[in-house]
Amino acid sequence: MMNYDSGGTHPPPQPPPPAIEARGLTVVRGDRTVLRGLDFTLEPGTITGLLGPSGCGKTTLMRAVAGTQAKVTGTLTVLGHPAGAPLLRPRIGYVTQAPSVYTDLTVRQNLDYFAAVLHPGRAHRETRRTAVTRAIEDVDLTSHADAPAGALSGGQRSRVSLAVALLSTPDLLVLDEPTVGLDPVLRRDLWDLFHRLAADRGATLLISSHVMDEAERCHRLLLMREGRILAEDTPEALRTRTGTETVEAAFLHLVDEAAATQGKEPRP
Ligand SMILES: Nc1ncnc2c1ncn2[C@@H]1O[C@H](COP(=O)(O)OP(=O)(O)OP(=O)(O)O)[C@@H](O)[C@H]1O
Repeated sequence: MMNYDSGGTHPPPQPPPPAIEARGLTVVRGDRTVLRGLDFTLEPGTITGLLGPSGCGKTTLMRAVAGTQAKVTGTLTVLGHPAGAPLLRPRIGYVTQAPSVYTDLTVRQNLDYFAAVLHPGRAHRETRRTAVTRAIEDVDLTSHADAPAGALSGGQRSRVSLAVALLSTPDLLVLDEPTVGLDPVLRRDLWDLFHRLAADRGATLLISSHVMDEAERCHRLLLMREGRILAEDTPEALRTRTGTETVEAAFLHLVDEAAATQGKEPRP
């Protein structure tokens, strides 16, 4: 038997397991196969952008990772466990496109409510207070903390949803188009927050977007089309590989290339 302690040596540290690992991931919705045998890996502490045209399957993929999607086949491992495992619930923050907040409660009351679900009991009162204050600060809503959520703009309401997701300090954040409807300053501030969450808290983020210029802010990109992954790489590698200046041009190049491979004519 090998004795790792002899000579004072220790086994080399194991690299952390992937945050998400998908092999042959397939999802059927209604009578359509909307995800078709996806293979990809997300490393912990990274930001991955999920890009592709409307209807290509981004939300379906996020629902599968969050464990809310039926008819998922293949292998999908999230933080070392099968997607949907109950113990993953407090470790994943999933923010859908439709903000889920109580419009008759203030921002702080919304967060107090969700914090009470996460950390119930008088003993956790201080933990709740700290978590709520930090989450409100994270999304830059301190000046609106006592405003009813119903009186906020759409973008502000989505930030309340994001704050709810941050309450449990999740290891994985799955964000479906979090910057829709936000002005450029807020978009920049949110992207700064995403990078702080990855760098300082080691969180892994999977973020969908239609906005190709946001792709440049991601460590890696998953480009999707018609339920398949067209490419998975860093923004820079995608631009270099396709000889293009922007991720948008790289995406269009890859679409044309795929069409040509399938024997279809690329767009003029
Ligand atoms: N409830 C449903 N039943 C059957 N098919 C559905 C259902 N929801 C979505 N689909 C189909 O699944 C496919 C993928 O949808 P999905 O919402 O994942 O796309 P998306 O890339 O997130 O689109 P968008 O960018 O517009 O949000 C679409 O073709 C859609 O028509």
